[in-house]
Amino acid sequence: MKLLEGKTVLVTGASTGIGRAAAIGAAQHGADVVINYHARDEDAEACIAAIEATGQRGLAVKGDVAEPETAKAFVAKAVEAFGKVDVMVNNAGICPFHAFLDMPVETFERTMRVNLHGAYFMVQAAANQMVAQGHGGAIVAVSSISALVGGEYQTHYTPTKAGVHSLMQSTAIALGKYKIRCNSLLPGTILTEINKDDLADDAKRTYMESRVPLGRLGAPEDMVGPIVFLASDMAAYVTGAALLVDGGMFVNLQ
Ligand SMILES: NC(=O)C1=CN([C@@H]2O[C@H](COP(=O)(O)OP(=O)(O)OC[C@H]3O[C@@H](n4cnc5c(N)ncnc54)[C@H](OP(=O)(O)O)[C@@H]3O)[C@@H](O)[C@H]2O)C=CC1
Ligand SMILES: C[C@H](O)[C@@H]1OC(=O)[C@H](O)[C@@H]1O
Repeated sequence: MKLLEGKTVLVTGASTGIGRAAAIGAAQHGADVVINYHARDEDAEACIAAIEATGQRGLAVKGDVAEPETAKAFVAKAVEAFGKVDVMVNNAGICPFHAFLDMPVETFERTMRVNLHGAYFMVQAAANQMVAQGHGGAIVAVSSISALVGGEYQTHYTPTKAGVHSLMQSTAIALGKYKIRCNSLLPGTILTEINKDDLADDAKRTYMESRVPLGRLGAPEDMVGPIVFLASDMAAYVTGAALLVDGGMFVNLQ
């Protein structure tokens, strides 16, 4: 069953990782897909090729989500190409692991701007377009298990993920009157570029795997079903919710 037939889905940070999987998964579910990315031109092109291989239309728009203008341009180009915006998956993010006591100001500020400010501007731009269209919509923000728990080398990052989760709660209220649903996805540890270096340490990777009751770290494809569900009409009465998709890691105290 195709859950996103006839919809236009926008995904930020989709040149690789979770965003790429979500974009291709949305196309497999019948959506035309517009992706944002910042640096990886070839990977973005490959993502569009994979979208088009499903028979759907795809478009890549390059831009830094930390800049407010990027969000407006992204939505405008999506409307120009495919006529409307039905779903925004806010996914772009960075996590440059670093200790707390000597955190460089630039690393802190850049992480805030990309992950939290970027989400705010993207959600706002998509919501304005959806309100103008007048037939509602769905926003899925990729937050994290890190919205709920801490990380020694993630003191700049975990507040952004809590912020994204909180943004979905407040926008669910602000946008409910327009039939726009806002939910967050809270992935556990998913094997992508963002943690490639961190998990290159065998001891750390083995420890992280041991924390997961389902016995393995996640793959980007594990996020597709939950994202597509939240974006689809199957979730018509779901808003302001957070869906933890972590193989059971969060509940594994001992
Ligand atoms: N992997 C994990 O374990 C978890 C990840 N998450 C969240 O999932 C999201 C995706 O992460 P993941 O797939 O793992 O990471 P990846 O590093 O694999 O992908 C990140 C994506 O974001 C894009 N991106 C980064 N900075 C910018 C920017 N300034 N403007 C536009 N796009 C940007 C990258 O594009 P490009 O490279 O082209 O710049 C890339 O497409 C993030 O928000 C992350 O916090 C949440 C929980 C766990
Ligand atoms: C980058 C981390 O490995 C990843 O990101 C998160 O949000 C979780 O904390 C994961 O561990």
